[in-house]
Amino acid sequence: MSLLSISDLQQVYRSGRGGSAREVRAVDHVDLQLEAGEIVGLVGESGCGKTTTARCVTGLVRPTGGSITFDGVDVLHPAREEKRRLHREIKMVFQDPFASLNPRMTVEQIIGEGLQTHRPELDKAGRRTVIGELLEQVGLHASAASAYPRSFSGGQRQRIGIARALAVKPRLLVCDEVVSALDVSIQAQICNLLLDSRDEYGLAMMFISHDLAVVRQLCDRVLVMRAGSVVESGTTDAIFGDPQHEYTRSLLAATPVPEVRETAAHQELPALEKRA
Ligand SMILES: Nc1ncnc2c1ncn2[C@@H]1O[C@H](COP(=O)(O)OP(=O)(O)OP(=O)(O)O)[C@@H](O)[C@H]1O
Repeated sequence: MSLLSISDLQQVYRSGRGGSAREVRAVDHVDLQLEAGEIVGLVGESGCGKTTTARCVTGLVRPTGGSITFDGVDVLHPAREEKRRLHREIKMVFQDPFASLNPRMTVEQIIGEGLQTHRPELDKAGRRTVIGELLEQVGLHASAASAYPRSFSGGQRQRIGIARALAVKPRLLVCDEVVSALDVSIQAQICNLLLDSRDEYGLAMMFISHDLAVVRQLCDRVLVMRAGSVVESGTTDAIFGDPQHEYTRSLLAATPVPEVRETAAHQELPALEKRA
């Protein structure tokens, strides 16, 4: 049994009424299986349905059709006791770091909230230690814990969001454009952190990105989406090395991707100046 199984997923958005009613078929019969420890990339031009697919998996959008199971649990109709487990085990890092952090909470409160609920074995000092370590791992200083989101740049908020998601050691992380806005050294550090989490506790990932170089570096498999449908899927090497669909070829041609597949885990990271 796969960790995540998406079958015949459909999402139609309807807006307006009467003669002006409009339908957008955002996700059109999408299938995806994801194993523990596997990283799958979702690529395709803006508006092809990547975010909607991700939001269906995390329960933020109720799809109009299809099914999603996670570790055997029906994600769309979970029993009450399963909701809590899904909430801990599936985490999403959002595209827009400004909207996803509560401006009235300190970073410690933001990251600590999930820890308190889902890792009750930690006391306050234990939570502080975990939060400090996570902040360092995403390239921020541990002292960032006492500051509010407004003190940080967009990229730094993005990293706080990643620290918050990883704090509870989820089994599935859904990343929506999480590294595209970061500068290259921080990007490498975040990729390494994600790969370390995969190696350490089998974290699986759905990785949405326009940055095909990062997708090539990080993902085991890739799904190419167009107008709500998956037009091609395969191993990362097959998609980048021998694309079969014309659309995949045009996507790759529009964004040349370095051929060398340098594993981020083995990349030498430049010395980082931590910023709080
Ligand atoms: N809440 C909504 N109501 C109506 N239409 C929506 C809604 N959310 C998304 N859409 C439409 O659904 C389609 C798919 O959007 P989605 O955000 O899933 O694509 P995407 O591939 O993630 O795009 P991007 O890369 O720009 O984030 C688009 O046509 C979008 O305009």
